[in-house]
Amino acid sequence: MDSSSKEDGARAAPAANPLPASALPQGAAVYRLERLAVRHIGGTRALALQDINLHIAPGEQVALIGPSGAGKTTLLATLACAHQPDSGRFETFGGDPWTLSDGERHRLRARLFLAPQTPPLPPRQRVVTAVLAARLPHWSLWRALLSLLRPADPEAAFRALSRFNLGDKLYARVDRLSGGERQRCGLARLLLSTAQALLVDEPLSALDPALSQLTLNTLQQEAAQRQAALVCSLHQVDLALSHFPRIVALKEGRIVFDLPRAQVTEAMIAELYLGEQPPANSPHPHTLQDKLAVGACL
Ligand SMILES: Nc1ncnc2c1ncn2[C@@H]1O[C@H](COP(=O)(O)OP(=O)(O)OP(=O)(O)O)[C@@H](O)[C@H]1O
Repeated sequence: MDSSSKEDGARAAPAANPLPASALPQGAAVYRLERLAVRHIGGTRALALQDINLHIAPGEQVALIGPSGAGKTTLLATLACAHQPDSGRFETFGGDPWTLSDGERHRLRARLFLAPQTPPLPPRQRVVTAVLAARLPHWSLWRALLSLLRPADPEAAFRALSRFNLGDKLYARVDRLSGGERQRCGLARLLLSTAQALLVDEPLSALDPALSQLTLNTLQQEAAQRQAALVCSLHQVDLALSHFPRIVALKEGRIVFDLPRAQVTEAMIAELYLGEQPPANSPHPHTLQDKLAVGACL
């Protein structure tokens, strides 16, 4: 089942330009994807995603799960307007970003934060400068250049890093960070953005269990505080089920289910990963129903 089937009533015609979140009509979606197809760029231009129906409201928190190669990263890149869809309907904040001029789309992207699995941080930069780069879309060229020499707001960078237990790395060089520290440094950038759609690709791949919990909690608190939509791809199915109220499962470029977590069964997870290596930290079959029961009460 996809989320579009949960909607009722006539759908509004797409607006030409994306609206600010504050101007979104009651119940409007941050994302509205209907029968969307996306092709890979270059090469054979094979279909990467097909028949994608997905509506995401402000403040919704969604976990994307599915086996390796299912299309999770491609979907996040599409939501970030980094990948132009091939066909179907794609709207964000009430408008189609691909009808905008390049400049308008660039401004729109400031409202969509994509945190890739491996953040592209300049290796020789100090962490403070790399984190403050999240504010570049809001700065003049002059202010941006000055900040390279003397960080404009190190306190803000410190506060963001501290929320990921990384405050002591404020003045470290990026290339001296471990993989997990780089990952959290990329996420600290997200906290300094003003984005209303937070798109996070496998944020836990280099983190231990305690840091994984901290990281998910921080991302979810931040999204809730700013009423942003949070879409997070995860290989840790148990954490997806225990943290996220809505689970979207992808396989071979299609959504195979889109459900409240309480409706996700052991059989659905087994089917999703059929023929794959078991996902990291997948719950023991006997504990899944317990987790779902607990999750349903949260
Ligand atoms: N530019 C490209 N051209 C052709 N195929 C590609 C391209 N980029 C990705 N793919 C393929 O598209 C499929 C989906 O990739 P994607 O990275 O979106 O999956 P994923 O679910 O995020 O996987 P993982 O969990 O391993 O990160 C994979 O089979 C991948 O090999």
